[in-house]
Amino acid sequence: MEIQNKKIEKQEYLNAREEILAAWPTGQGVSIEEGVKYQQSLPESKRFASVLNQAVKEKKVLIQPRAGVALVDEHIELLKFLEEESDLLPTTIDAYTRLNRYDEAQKGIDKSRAAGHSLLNGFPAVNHGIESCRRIIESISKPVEIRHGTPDARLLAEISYAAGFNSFEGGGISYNIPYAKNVLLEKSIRDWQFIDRLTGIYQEEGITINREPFGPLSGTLVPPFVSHSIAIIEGLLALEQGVKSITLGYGQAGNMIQDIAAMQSLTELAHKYFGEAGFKDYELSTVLHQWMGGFPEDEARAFSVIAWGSVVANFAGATKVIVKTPHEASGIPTKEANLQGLKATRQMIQMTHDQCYFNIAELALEKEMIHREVDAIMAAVFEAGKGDIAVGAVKAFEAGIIDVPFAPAACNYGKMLPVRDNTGAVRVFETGNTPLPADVMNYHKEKIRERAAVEERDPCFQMVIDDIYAISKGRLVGRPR
Ligand SMILES: CC[C@H]1O[C@@H](n2cnc3c(N)ncnc32)[C@H](O)[C@@H]1O
Repeated sequence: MEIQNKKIEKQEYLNAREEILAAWPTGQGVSIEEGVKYQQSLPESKRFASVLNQAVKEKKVLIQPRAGVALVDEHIELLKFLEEESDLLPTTIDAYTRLNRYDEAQKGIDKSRAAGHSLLNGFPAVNHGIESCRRIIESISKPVEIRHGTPDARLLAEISYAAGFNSFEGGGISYNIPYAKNVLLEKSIRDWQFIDRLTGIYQEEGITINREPFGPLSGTLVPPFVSHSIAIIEGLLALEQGVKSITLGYGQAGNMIQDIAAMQSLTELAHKYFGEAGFKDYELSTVLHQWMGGFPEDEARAFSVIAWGSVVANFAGATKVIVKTPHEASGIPTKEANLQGLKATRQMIQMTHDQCYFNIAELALEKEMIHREVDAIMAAVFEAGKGDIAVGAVKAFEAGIIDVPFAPAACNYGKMLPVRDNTGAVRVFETGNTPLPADVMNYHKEKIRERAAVEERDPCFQMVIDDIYAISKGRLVGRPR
């Protein structure tokens, strides 16, 4: 499949959408014009991009949960229960819908109705269709985002946009590599170019729909340069298709200086690469995902992890933070647990928001390293694609130039190995084929050697294993004893 980073002609999109809409009966008759009209009818207070822009201006940190259950009335009840404590709301989509298995999603709906409670791990928006989804938008006073993990979300986007959701998470790389096993990168990038083109069509009608590439990826020891490179590539692909409102994300890794450096450099690097590509008229915001790794079972310990992620989001100056719950280790949270996570986050942000952001030499050095790493990756990606970022992305994964640690996708190279240093910052233990400059690689090695000396062991793979289990054992760095 030939792909290229070129704006899809509107007519080409319109010709292709009939097949997209035919994938499930609720797609029949979905009209962009009618969807635009409905979006136009919404008040500013229900426009995701407007709320984000206001927060960027006021340097506020917005808080947003994840939430989704099988049936419409229960989902509305859940969001109403959470909306007072949230600045922005989600609709987390179920796993069957993410795999385009709408027949299974339908069975889940039927069984949930019979059981009287949700038997799906999210909201099956495609099966419910536009009218039912609009009941959510009508019932909730704040903007609502579709959060999911769908390599092919073209039908989900058509229905969600027409139903009044005006923020949509995901991307052709970030919803493939961590979420799929055998989906061709060319296909998922192409499918998401169509989603971004639909977003661009709504934009041409004056409806801004926010797009949020999925920052955390595998959520396991992902070095900032890896997630930033993918975030920037997906941002560039979206801008090319006419997207205007972009939120780039990053998953908290645990060392505060590194996480703050990551968030600040993400904004700097996005402006750099978007500007170099000739884009000026875009709205950029950032999102920090609270700790995406293994959570402690104990709810009191879980609240510490949630609070930690709140402080970091605040000091990093993130536009929004995605909130975890004390049920993270056990599964889908109750609405009460979800609300508790929001309250703990709100309290911590309010307690620390007026304090200055860090601005120390260590932070400057960490940011410089991330800039150098991302520049090295992006240069290699542009070279691999002979200037085309879409082609370059595919070739970069084939060559291991971009390599996401612990990702399931077959198209991921899987040779780069991260490990924490003595302060818990994520460093590169094995470069694989990532083209990091030698002096930057030496910086990583030196930082790892510091930890090895403290732990009286050589740098070793066991450190990586220890780090993966550390937080669920109440630590950040996986110490040997
Ligand atoms: C990206 C993975 C994250 O999404 C969370 N998640 C997935 N489905 C739901 C759900 N239905 N309600 C609340 N949180 C959810 C999960 O707990 C994990 O923190």
